[in-house]
Amino acid sequence: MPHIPYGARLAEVTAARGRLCVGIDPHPSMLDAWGLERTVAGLESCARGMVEALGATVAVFKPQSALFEEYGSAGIAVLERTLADIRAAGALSLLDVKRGDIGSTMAGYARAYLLDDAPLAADAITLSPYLGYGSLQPAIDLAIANGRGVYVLARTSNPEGDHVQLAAGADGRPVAQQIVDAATATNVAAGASGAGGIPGPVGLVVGATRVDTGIDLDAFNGSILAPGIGAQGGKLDDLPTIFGTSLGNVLPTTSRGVMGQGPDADELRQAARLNVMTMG
Ligand SMILES: O=c1ccn([C@@H]2O[C@H](COP(=O)(O)O)[C@@H](O)[C@H]2O)c(=O)[nH]1
Repeated sequence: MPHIPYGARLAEVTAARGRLCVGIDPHPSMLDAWGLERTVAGLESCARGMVEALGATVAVFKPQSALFEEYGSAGIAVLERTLADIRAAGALSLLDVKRGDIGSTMAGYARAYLLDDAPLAADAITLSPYLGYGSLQPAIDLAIANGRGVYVLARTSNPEGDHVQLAAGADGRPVAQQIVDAATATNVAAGASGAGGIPGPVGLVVGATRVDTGIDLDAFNGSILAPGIGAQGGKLDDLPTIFGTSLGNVLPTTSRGVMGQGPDADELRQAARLNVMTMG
């Protein structure tokens, strides 16, 4: 059976549930706050507790791979179960794993996350273009073939990214703009229509922590993951100023901003609801 493209699946779930991506970042401090031990059992209660509380209402969950990996294979097993829970709840999973390597290795990472029968299969993953946007092609190809998506880091939420992302290339365009333009071209080649249409398979990561991103997203035809809201100081109210005409493509995400209200399920649901409402 042919796969439904990622952009169409994202459009459907966000139309039904609102446009919020809740991060699952089970930091040790978060386990403390939830009254859980800093163990694999604590990790599992926290991560799967998030999906149990919010799985029926939130459109997209973004587990942060690092915070599972730190527990070794047992932590990865919890990540597998969390991804399965997200799938069973009818939400989409966007695994924040920020992979990037030479093409031949990239193909391995792609098989790890973007094949239907991969134990860690996610609906989308984050990618780092530091080895060159073109090196990401194996992941982009597999994502398209399997109705999945990728989000390429363009303008990250942390201040340390500026010196790389705003550096000008030979034609004067900042590196981040080159990533935006390359992703736009990939989406056109994949059949995506213009900026306001169903998003193409290649998304971007653009932090919501600064009002002037220094890049032009007007022609971009994919989903824009906007982290940095809440704990990093970004505000939902600023999204229209930051993203302008691209606002309709923005998938705002917050992790500690929602998780910090746990472990009570009603408080978690209220925090997620408030985030969706503030976005309008
Ligand atoms: O530019 C980026 C890219 C990714 N992230 C990730 O998002 C969450 C943010 O967590 P908060 O608790 O909402 O601050 C985290 O997993 C980061 O690795 C980002 O913040 N900025």
